[in-house]
Amino acid sequence: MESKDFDTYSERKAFDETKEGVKGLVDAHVTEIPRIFRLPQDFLSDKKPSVSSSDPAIPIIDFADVHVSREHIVEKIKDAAGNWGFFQVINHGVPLNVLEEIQEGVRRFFEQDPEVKKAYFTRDAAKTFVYNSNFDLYGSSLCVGWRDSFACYMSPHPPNPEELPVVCRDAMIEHTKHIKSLGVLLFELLSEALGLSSDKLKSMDCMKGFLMICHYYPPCPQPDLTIGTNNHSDNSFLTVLLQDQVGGLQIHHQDHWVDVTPIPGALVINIGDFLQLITNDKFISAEHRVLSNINETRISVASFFSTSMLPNATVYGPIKELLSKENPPKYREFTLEEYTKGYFKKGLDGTSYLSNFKI
Ligand SMILES: O=C(O)CCC(=O)C(=O)O
Ligand SMILES: [Fe+2]
Repeated sequence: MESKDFDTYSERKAFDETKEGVKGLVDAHVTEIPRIFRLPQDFLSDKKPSVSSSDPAIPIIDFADVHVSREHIVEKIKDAAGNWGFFQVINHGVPLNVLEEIQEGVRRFFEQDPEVKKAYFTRDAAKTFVYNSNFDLYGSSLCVGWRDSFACYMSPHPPNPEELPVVCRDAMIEHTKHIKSLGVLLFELLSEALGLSSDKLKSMDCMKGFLMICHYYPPCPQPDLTIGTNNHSDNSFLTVLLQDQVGGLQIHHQDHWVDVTPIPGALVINIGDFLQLITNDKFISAEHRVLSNINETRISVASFFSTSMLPNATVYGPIKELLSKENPPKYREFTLEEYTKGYFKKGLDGTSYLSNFKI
């Protein structure tokens, strides 16, 4: 091991062992970020979106009339999932107070007494409730992200409520209930957008796993030198993301970084790697990242439809009905577990893990 690598490792380990995450550094009033958080020089030279205001923005789809003009909405979803991999939904039916309550619950968790919070700190992914900073801290990411997170599988085996911190317990359970029912509608519309029967994706168990990851991005004294979340695409079929009004999420679209501008009450939906793979690239899993900022704490709640690391023997591959002589399979078969193990080992290093499954 080179001495540079060794330094990096021991600095990451020392940070990990504080169990206080990035929030701990901010509470200690650091004015310079530790070097493990530093991106290679000039990495963020493209930080500001290079699209002008007249360029198309990420599609916004209104679900208010989904029961009367379904075909119209299916068309919009088809365009968004195929060309962007991202869209925002308004009038989605999840009550505003449910969205506010989970954001407050996440804030309460991260801003509570550090000694109480530390009891939940773990690197053992088998634990029900996992709080730490950067799941890929020891992976090959370009730098450690300026954020803390907690994660919990809410399906297929819902946690015993007592295992969830009391400050966010009810909010997590309520949020899951509503996002799962929105998920049913989304998977139906996505199936229809593929020209398949409404229940196709659901019948393939795309909704079996539900992994909730809540992120806390404290303000950063040197936001131009680091990043909140490194470039990546998601290890899921579909992700439903609730972001607050701070901003910082960007997607890579046609060689540009485009802001996912916060809209009050909206949910951000993105296609994950598994859906790109089983649709044989009809839908795309877009690369995205989160920038840091100097002034404000940012909170987001990502709900991944995926069993991720959980044992799951189901074999997936491109959906047969979508294939033809002209459109042969582009990917080999895989299990979600196999995919996730490799994805986690690689970490968020800005490369796509999908290419490993190309035929
Ligand atoms: O915090 C965000 O807005 C995005 C987080 C994200 O991309 C993820 O958890 O996969
Ligand atoms: Fe993501």
